[in-house]
Amino acid sequence: MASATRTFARALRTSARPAINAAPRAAFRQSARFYSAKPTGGSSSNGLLYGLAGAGLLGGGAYYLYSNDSSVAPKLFVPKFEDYQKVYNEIANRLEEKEDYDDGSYGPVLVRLAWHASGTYDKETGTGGSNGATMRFSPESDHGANAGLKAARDFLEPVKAKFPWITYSDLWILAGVCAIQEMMGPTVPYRAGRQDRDVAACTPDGRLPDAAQAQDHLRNIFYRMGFNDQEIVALCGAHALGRCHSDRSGYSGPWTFSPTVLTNDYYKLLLEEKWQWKKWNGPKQYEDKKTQTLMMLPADMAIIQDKKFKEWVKVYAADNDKFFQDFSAVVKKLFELGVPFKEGTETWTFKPVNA
Ligand code: HEM
Repeated sequence: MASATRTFARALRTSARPAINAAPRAAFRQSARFYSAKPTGGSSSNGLLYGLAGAGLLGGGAYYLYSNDSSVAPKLFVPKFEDYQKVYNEIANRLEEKEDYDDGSYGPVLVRLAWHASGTYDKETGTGGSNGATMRFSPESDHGANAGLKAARDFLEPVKAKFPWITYSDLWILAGVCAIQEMMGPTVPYRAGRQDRDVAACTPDGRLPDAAQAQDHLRNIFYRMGFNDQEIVALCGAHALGRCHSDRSGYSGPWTFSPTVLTNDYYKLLLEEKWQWKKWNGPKQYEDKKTQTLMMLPADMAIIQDKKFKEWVKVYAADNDKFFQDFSAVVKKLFELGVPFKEGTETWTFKPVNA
């Protein structure tokens, strides 16, 4: 989109932000390395094809590789940390290449895809969540809340084609992790092992939050997933990224001035700016009084209208490191909702590529 915005975002990515964030980020990475599994062994395809038929039967991320030569017996391929890092690198490089989109990055829409894949979880019934990638199918792909996410799914198709052994559900979440890290966000630990499910596992419409509603609704929706008030506010900080599109949600505009760099600006702006109703023909949303270029949804405004939520907004507005630590933890929890990981599944942290 606007090249000036892109240049500004890139300048932020490459100069000002690293200067501000470098030390805490490095320290955070250092401590996060505690979780990191050492890459073990190598995997080579040796001209073998990935046999996806085996994936479901074997479960837990093991795959048969079939040769073009029928006299060669199928080989068992168990992807390791370094194989997932290769997928991460591919996504990161595509993010850098495909900058002619929105504010200069597919990053925000990848985060939204991973969140909408996960946020369907219902802790009572154990249904929904990031295990399944059922948004590939109608009716879930057609749910109003998912409008526009085809852009993110299509962005990832060439990655899936290059690494066919990865499930869509692991890929979408890995892309969310990658996008957060590559947009200067914190390290987000990751576990692999999600299995794709078929259309029968699609969740009913209405499980994701409605932007027109306020705190009671937010609590209903996020408590259903198993989150508390602090976690709800930490998750909302993702709205530092990206924008609303009138042809998707009906709302319009970005929340912050740097929508491709993760910061705690969302909280600062909520507290420091004066917000007024935007006068337009679209759905009710707020605009900042000063520049009238930023927006807040009624659901965003609810987190400063509610006393308990507001306490956490203040904490995160005052301390970017605290926000990054809590955001990393709560996003990991979100991205793992409903996933029956095998016992002993390793937690990995990926090395950023361009951040
Ligand atoms: C609190 C309840 C939430 C509501 C009501 C809400 C609503 C929305 C709406 C209406 C949009 C605009 C979609 C468009 O027009 O393209 C949006 C975008 C976005 N949301 Fe949320 N959201 C919520 C929570 C979250 C959470 C928990 C995350 C991630 C952890 C998240 C991440 C994003 C991102 C990154 C975008 C920008 C997408 C883009 O630029 O294409 N949101 N959200």
